[in-house]
Amino acid sequence: MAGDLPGIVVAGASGRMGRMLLQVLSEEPNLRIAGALERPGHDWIGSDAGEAMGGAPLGVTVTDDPLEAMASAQGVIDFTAPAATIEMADLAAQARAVHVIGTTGLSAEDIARIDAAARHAVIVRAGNMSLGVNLLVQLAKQAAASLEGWDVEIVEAHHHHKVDAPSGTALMLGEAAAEGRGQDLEKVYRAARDGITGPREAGTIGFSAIRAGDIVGEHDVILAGQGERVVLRHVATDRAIFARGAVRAALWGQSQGPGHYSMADVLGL
Ligand SMILES: NC(=O)C1=CN([C@@H]2O[C@H](COP(=O)(O)OP(=O)(O)OC[C@H]3O[C@@H](n4cnc5c(N)ncnc54)[C@H](O)[C@@H]3O)[C@@H](O)[C@H]2O)C=CC1
Ligand SMILES: O=C(O)C1=N[C@H](C(=O)O)C[C@H](O)C1
Repeated sequence: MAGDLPGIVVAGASGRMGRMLLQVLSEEPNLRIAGALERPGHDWIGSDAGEAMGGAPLGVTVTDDPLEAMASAQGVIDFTAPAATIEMADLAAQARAVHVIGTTGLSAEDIARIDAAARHAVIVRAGNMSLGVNLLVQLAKQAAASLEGWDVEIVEAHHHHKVDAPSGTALMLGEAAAEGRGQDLEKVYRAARDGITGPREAGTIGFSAIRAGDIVGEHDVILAGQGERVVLRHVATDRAIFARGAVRAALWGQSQGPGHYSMADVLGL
């Protein structure tokens, strides 16, 4: 019976990812949509989430009250904004709901707050929920470790609505490359260059971001040596890949103990 299935709240329901999640969840046989959350003042509040999207009713009324949305929920999938995600981490922990966090642009302080909530709740967080990117992260770590002394540059491209840079995925890739070399990304991180920068500093990891049109998400890890280079690339053409990963994480989280998990944990990579 649908009522016995774990119920999931979609936070940021009207967003690019929120709409995709409502669609993917409505076709998911092992979970049900238990709530839809939007920011106060949003014009979807009070409407059926399916109808607000221009489709068939889903039987879920969009609310701006997280506690109301989580009342009968076992999970929250959250692709919103850092301030909303931090607030949700505490509320989801109180409600004993698995919190799947796709939001990017989180600061070190935000992550410390999430770590604190994860002491008594299941939290799965990843800057990219797709299978392909999570595999690429492993490959980037291995390549950076093997290609000692080669320069590492990460180039990412996204749609013109994206508000944070570098992308969460670029940071995951950079962290993996740094880890492969036994480095701390904070120390070797270099942002996009401009002006008279001087020659490239050996051992650093460079980040460049393109924002244009409707690009869903593209990431290159360039490893450049003398006379040759390796380029590891992921191209996302459909946001459904992120939504499917998040739904998988929400299901996986139902049988875990408290902790701050990654998609690599979910996927067993
Ligand atoms: N980890 C991953 O695989 C992916 C992560 N993202 C990240 O997810 C986030 C959202 O991306 P998009 O859907 O493209 O953005 P968007 O701007 O289309 O959607 C965000 C939604 O969150 C809502 N929101 C803001 N504050 C809220 C609050 N307090 N309570 C409830 N809802 C609130 C907004 O009104 C908006 O509808 C970004 O940080 C993005 O980088 C996006 C795609 C994949
Ligand atoms: O904002 C987006 O759209 C995306 N954000 C994530 C990121 O910051 O890496 C994941 C994906 O690339 C799409």
